[in-house]
Amino acid sequence: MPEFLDIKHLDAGYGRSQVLFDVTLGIPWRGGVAVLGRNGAGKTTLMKTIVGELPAWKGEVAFDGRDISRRATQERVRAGIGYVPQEHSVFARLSVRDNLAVGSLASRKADAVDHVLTIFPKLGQRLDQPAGTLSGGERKMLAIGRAMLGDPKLLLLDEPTEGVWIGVIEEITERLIELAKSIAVIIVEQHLDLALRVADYAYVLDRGRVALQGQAGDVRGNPELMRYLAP
Ligand SMILES: Nc1ncnc2c1ncn2[C@@H]1O[C@H](COP(=O)(O)OP(=O)(O)OP(=O)(O)O)[C@@H](O)[C@H]1O
Repeated sequence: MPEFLDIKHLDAGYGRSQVLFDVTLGIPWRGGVAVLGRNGAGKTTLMKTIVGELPAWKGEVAFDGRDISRRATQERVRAGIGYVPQEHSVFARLSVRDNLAVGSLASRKADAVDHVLTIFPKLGQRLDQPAGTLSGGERKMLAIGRAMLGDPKLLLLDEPTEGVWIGVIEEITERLIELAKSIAVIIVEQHLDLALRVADYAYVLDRGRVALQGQAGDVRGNPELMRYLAP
């Protein structure tokens, strides 16, 4: 049976510099999948290629049974792909309320903002605060919340706990575990334990190729893993 997101033999990169080589991976319609690898392995490049910010040079990206490799980012988002990039994912000068209001324009559900505030109640206490003055953790919550407003069926998270105080990391992790029970979540994350708690399955990239993959528990215990994560 085809996967919900089915990537086959994908090559991609920037200008003439190839970053992804023959990447094949499948994501089920529900549950968490981790993409691991050392700095520069190609994790962000893979996320950008899935959402269409970068073109696929070769290969196929199929989502929900359709080839989306040549579709514009907006169309992919409309089809149900939500993306939380590593940086710049909130409007710093706008209040939390207005950030959510802008995001909800694309929403199909009238109660989408309320739903986000249920997931992240902390945001409800900060509605009038400019997003640029939020803590790192609150900003990530807002960025994830904004992506959730589009009611995604697949959520791509690029380092959702980067720059987040350790006390808040647990809170975000628990929400992601919860989200992955109802939608598909791809998580790129430096915190290995966290990533493998959210994910049921993991892919490890090494210099743009899938070097290792398997059930989260098996990957965690694989002696090869540290070789691919070491700087
Ligand atoms: N805009 C760009 N132009 C040219 N090369 C780029 C660009 N962005 C990234 N690269 C290069 O592509 C390679 C993969 O980068 P990518 O950001 O995908 O890695 P990553 O696994 O997400 O790393 P990190 O964990 O540091 O975020 C790196 O060698 C990087 O220098």
